[in-house]
Amino acid sequence: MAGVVLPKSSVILEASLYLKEDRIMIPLFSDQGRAQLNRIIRPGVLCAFDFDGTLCPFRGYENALLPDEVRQRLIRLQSMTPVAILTGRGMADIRTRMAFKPDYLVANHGSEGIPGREKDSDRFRKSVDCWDDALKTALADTAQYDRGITLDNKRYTLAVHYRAAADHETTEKQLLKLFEKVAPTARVLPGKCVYNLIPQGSPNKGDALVELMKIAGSKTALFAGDDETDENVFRLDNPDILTVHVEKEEASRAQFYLETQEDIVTLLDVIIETLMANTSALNVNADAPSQKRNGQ
Ligand SMILES: O=P(O)(O)OC[C@H]1O[C@H](O[C@H]2O[C@H](CO)[C@@H](O)[C@H](O)[C@H]2O)[C@H](O)[C@@H](O)[C@@H]1O
Repeated sequence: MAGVVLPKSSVILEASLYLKEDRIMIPLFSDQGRAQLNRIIRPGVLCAFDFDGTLCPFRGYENALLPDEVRQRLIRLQSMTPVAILTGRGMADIRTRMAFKPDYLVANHGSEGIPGREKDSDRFRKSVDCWDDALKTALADTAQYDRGITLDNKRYTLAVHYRAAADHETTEKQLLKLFEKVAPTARVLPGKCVYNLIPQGSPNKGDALVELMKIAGSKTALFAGDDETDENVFRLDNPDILTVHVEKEEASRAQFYLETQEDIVTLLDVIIETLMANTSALNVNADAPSQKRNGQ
């Protein structure tokens, strides 16, 4: 694993974006991208999306709401094929932001909402509460830590936001040091101005997508995301899963990228059109009289 830089820390830092590998992302709306869309977008395809930064632009922690133009297209898409949303937000939080009920809603980076995976919930919750208490106590020392650091206890994972901190670099270093001291040991998943503390053994978004494909009976899937937490899906490297990164990110394992977050609307339109075309092509073939063979 050439080029991997792991910090000296007892915490487990999930460093997918630190893996420097030769891999070039391709614009989705290119010939190659459209060919892949045409191959993957077949009847029954599972269409899965991250929420913040993908379906919804960053609008500040409290204000993120699913835009109307996105919701209308998701409703249309859902009438044709299964739709999933995989988010780092807690279940109770995400439900208030969508006015839309996807077929599958997986929250807390995979720790909530995968059918049949509830057995460890109590253990996850206890870990999160321990970290929450320990960090609250430490961060109360405002002479040392920026007041802009905030904790969001999402029951099964803990988000430590620092978007409002004055000096992000210093804050990141301080927080990583602090996380070394918490017990039980946490998996630390970096995001956009946030560190997510995740209990060991909890499923991630990649596990969730694989599980949902089985449950939905989908042979193919499309997943779009924008953040390091989405790399667990991108890293699956499954030829039957088309992966899309919102905005170009050289270090990502996603196959394709969208130029901007606003392009998600175009992507939804393209998925709907492709699905319609490929469904009617299938119907035409099914209706066509079987060809005569051997000159009969
Ligand atoms: O998996 P996602 O749906 O992308 O959720 C990831 C995190 O989203 C939220 O934080 C992010 O959005 C905020 C506002 O839109 C932004 O201020 C913050 O910096 C981002 O990290 C959410 O608050 C977290 O709990 C999620 O883990």
